[in-house]
Amino acid sequence: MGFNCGIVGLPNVGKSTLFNALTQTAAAQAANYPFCTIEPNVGRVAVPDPRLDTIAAIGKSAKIVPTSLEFVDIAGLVRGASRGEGLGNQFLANIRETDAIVHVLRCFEDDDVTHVEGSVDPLRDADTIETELMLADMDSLEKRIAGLQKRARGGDKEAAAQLSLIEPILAGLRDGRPARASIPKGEEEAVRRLQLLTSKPVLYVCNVEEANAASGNAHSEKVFARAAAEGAKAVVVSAAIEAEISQMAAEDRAEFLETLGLSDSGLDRVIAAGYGLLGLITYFTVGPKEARAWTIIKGMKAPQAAGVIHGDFERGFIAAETIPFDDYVACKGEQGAKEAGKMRVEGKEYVVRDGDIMLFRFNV
Ligand SMILES: Nc1ncnc2c1ncn2[C@@H]1O[C@H](COP(=O)(O)OP(=O)(O)OP(=O)(O)O)[C@@H](O)[C@H]1O
Repeated sequence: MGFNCGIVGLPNVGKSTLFNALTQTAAAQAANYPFCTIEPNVGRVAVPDPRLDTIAAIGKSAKIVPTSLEFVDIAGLVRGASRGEGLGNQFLANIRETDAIVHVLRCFEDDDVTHVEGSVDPLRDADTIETELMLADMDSLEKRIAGLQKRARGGDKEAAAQLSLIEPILAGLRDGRPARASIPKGEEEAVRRLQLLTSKPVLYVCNVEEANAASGNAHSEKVFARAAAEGAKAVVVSAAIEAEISQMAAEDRAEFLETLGLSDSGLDRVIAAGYGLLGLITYFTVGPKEARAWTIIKGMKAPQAAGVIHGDFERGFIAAETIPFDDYVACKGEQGAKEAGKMRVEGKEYVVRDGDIMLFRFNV
């Protein structure tokens, strides 16, 4: 399962700096982990998870394999992109292919770095981008609607159902509301298939100057207030510092972060927030060869979760032996958990939980 987050924003706000920091950290870890830049603008990044190290230590695993998330660096969108300005259509097409949007907002003051709109104002910038995305969505829905209306009048039930889904979203867009604000309960999947840009979940990344990397600044506070009002997420990052950190040896990083008053790297927070945004959770497998993290969508049942490892595991699924992370740690591993009665045998209907340690029984 490949999930990706598209990094969008106005030109010159720090998207590439953030992307490079994310992928360089991954490149620095490449000795241990199979992560890399897939294409110049697509990078796969390890999802940091301290639980995995704990499990590997208890299970005496020779190798640690984290799970990963893809980031796509999408070139700067400008005002008028929905009308094709500045290669607009190409950028919009790139965004369409992503599962979630990481929206980078310039919150740093620096007279040496030009701002396309002439001043630092992240809320205005967020509106500029969102407006382009909404215009593109309106355009795509309007193109579909005439054909659907014709089919619906001819008695086509599916077309009628599509229309009743699309019409309120289009009305919302015309009123200035993104599609994600008008998704009816239970219709998430149907809306996702419409591939609308503004139905994708959003993470705002407030790119602040070095001095405010820990606490943020007045600009980032405004973004946080907007995110809270929208039910979106936001994180503070100084992309410039992250780029510096990404060049450092792992041993030096912790010390450097401490001198900046940061408890963790901003990149880790971006990755974790992106993961959460996509509704993803992690389960683990552990053995002497490797301890490994696997990504699934929240709500997946045991056979589907097994299928992430191999199709045969899903097809031939018999049962899953599962131990919650906390019990695994408290009982000092699989044997202890078994003896304490903490290992359960679950069937096809078991909904896998975040942190479960799984062993699948299957037969093909
Ligand atoms: N937090 C920051 N503080 C100060 N300068 C920064 C910060 N983040 C990025 N910059 C600087 O801002 C400039 C623009 O950054 P970058 O090239 O990453 O932008 P971009 O959004 O990718 O632009 P484009 O869309 O045009 O490719 C660079 O000179 C970069 O070093």
